[in-house]
Amino acid sequence: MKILVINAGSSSLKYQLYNMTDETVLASGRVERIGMDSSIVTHEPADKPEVRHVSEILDHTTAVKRVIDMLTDAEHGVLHNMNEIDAVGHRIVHGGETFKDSVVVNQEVKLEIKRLFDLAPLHNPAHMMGINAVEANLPNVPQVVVFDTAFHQTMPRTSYLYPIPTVLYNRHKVRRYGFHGTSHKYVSSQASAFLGQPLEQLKMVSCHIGNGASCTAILDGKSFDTSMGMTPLEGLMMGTRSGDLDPAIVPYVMNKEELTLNEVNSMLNKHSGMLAVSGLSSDMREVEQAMNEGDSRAKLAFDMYVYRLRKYIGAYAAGMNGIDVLLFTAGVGENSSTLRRAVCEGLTFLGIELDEERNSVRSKETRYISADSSKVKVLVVPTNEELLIARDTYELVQRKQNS
Ligand SMILES: Nc1ncnc2c1ncn2[C@@H]1O[C@H](COP(=O)(O)OP(=O)(O)O)[C@@H](O)[C@H]1O
Ligand SMILES: CC(=O)OP(=O)(O)O
Ligand SMILES: [Mg+2]
Repeated sequence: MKILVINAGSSSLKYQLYNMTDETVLASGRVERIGMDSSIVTHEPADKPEVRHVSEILDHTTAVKRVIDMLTDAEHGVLHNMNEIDAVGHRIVHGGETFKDSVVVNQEVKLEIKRLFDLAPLHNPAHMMGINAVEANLPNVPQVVVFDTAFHQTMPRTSYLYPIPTVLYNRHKVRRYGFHGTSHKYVSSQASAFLGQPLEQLKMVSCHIGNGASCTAILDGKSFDTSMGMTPLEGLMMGTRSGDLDPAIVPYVMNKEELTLNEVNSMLNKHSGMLAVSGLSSDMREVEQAMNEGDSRAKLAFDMYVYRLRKYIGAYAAGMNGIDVLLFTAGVGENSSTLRRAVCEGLTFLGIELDEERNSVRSKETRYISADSSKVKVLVVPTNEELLIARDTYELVQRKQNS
């Protein structure tokens, strides 16, 4: 079975084509700047050179058509024709309280995702465009949706409720949902397999540190608490997002600076975090480089980023009354030994001991970075959200075919 995995954003669409017989990636790529004057298509077949071209792609339907054309292209393609695509799996950021697991797309599922637009205005409308675009291009192919929020649906009320009037939860479903669930689920199960210990017996803190960043406490193999909230803005300091702040700052700044709701939202989501504090970049590589060259704002941004992450790890260790495993994943977590060292240096009170040599290894494999004598096992676990989406899609489509 061949499965196409799609992660549709408002102006981009990323894809990976899997052969599920051996879970190999046949091709991957992305369409960027959809709806803008010059869209960029990058297509990377597994055994052929990368192709990149610029053209005008006005909407997601055209983008999906272009992806299919690339996958079936005589020269750069990996399929003879589009009928070889057996199913499509989508990443959906917000599943609200409705979706506790991945599901096969039908009219009802689409309506529910639409109802959730309000809770994730930046993400869900774009995902819906992706689903509709696939429907238009591959009308008889089953589609499955995999939610970032699903893994966190096990959180207890003490973790997911906010201390505000209950009517806001009852009427508007204002609560913590949490995100990056597909990644936290994948890396925690990889870690348990690596350690040869059942997930249910490990108290874990999983740090997904990419452009968006979140930290999850995993207890009894389930999400117990997580740093992102009703939206992916709460929690850790991120590339361009503020993370936690005093909520009173919002009306105060709106008043002083005469900002609209959209403007303040954009300020906190797109113009804050590492970018704002460093005054330089949201990209950790650039911030680290500037810091090493003596830039004091970059150093402050890095130190704040580390401090805020360390506080969450400590809070979750307290929340679970212990921690057995600390793991790092995603762009920064997998690649920045400097960040990992800085975080762990302040956590020796928990029994965390880093092994400097192990920490400096660069690899795509799950690995220890703690010393053998460390009470807490510290791991780097490369994430693979797309693979988990492909697996869920495969399983649900097979189940449907057999029923
Ligand atoms: N070698 C590296 N050292 C430090 N940071 C890195 C390195 N490689 C990638 N990153 C950082 O990873 C982040 C992107 O992570 P990623 O998980 O790809 O993000 P997202 O999926 O949220 O866009 C960027 O801040 C980038 O600078
Ligand atoms: C939910 C979220 O923050 O996703 P990303 O890290 O892809 O921005
Ligand atoms: Mg990501």
